[in-house]
Amino acid sequence: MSQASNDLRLADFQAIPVIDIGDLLSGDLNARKAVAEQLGRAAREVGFFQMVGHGINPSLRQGLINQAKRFFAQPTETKMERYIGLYHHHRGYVPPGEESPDPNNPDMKEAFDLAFELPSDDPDVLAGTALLGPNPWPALEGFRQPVAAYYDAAYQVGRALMGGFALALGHEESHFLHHVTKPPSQLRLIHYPYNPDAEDAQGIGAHTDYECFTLLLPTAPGLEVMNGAGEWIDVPFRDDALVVNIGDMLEIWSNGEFVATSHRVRKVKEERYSFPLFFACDYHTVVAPLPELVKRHGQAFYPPLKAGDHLYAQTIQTFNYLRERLARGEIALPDGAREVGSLGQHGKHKETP
Ligand SMILES: O=C(O)CCC(=O)C(=O)O
Ligand SMILES: [Fe+2]
Repeated sequence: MSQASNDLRLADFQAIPVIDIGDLLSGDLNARKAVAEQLGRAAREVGFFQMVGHGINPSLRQGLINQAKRFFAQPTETKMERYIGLYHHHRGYVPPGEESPDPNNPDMKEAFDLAFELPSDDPDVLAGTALLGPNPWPALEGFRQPVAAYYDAAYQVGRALMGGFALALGHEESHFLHHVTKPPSQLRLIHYPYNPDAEDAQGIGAHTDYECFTLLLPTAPGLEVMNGAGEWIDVPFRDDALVVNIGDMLEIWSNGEFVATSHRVRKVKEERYSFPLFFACDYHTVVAPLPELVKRHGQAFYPPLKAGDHLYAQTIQTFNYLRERLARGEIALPDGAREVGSLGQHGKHKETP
């Protein structure tokens, strides 16, 4: 297999498959394997799918959306009380313009970032491991419970998917889950404001996600994904589905069989919220192509990478407050950090000018 054949395989997808994962959550092993086969096909041929039958109660979805609306409706000074630049483990409020894969083209969105809750006396937190720690919950009565409840429900579906992806790669369901005990899995509450100039505006720039995979809850259309021919394909909005896409870590583990598909948000003509949960493995996990796939493909297409370092390195390169800390010498890029956008079709198209 080569990068070129990879592109050809993805070239003709024009739509995003829909997969009912109900049997993965409650079926017997054969039923789970049947879902896993569909997951594997989508991961190899598209890198994206719409997941239905996930069992997340619509009231949890609505609770999350309601709390996000309340949070973002607050005055800027109140939101800035939880400014992400006040913390050392990358949590909190991200104002418009703070984040962008391309520093000359900032995203027009705001966000509130939280992640897997770890107490401040956890050994990895005490050791100062980047990205780990407690969440700086806003002082907004009634916010925490519904947001945390959504996190927990989506995280459990993520664990089932992780098992399904392992099956799809010929392993036991527990294979990758051994590496998921206190992952830096982030839930972002994102607000794309109404923008009358939407045709030309960028909601969020083209990128791949840095973790294993992402479960995304959007409230409106706007998400586009890049096929192997470099065309942007719309992800239709469905309020019963979560959008799932492969991230960098599963691309590496699968030696490129699964593709971290580039995506972006455009055409934000209406106010839009979205809630990605980036399903990660533990910070210290060294992710390398599975040996049997290296053998089958004749070579490893990726060097090994420490999962948390990759996530932290990409984050440093895309947030202003971290770029500034880097420039002041307060933090350093982890060893072997990859350039932003070096994986997925976006990376491949970059390689061929
Ligand atoms: O808002 C969306 O639909 C996608 C957001 C996204 O791709 C991301 O935050 O990585
Ligand atoms: Fe993304």
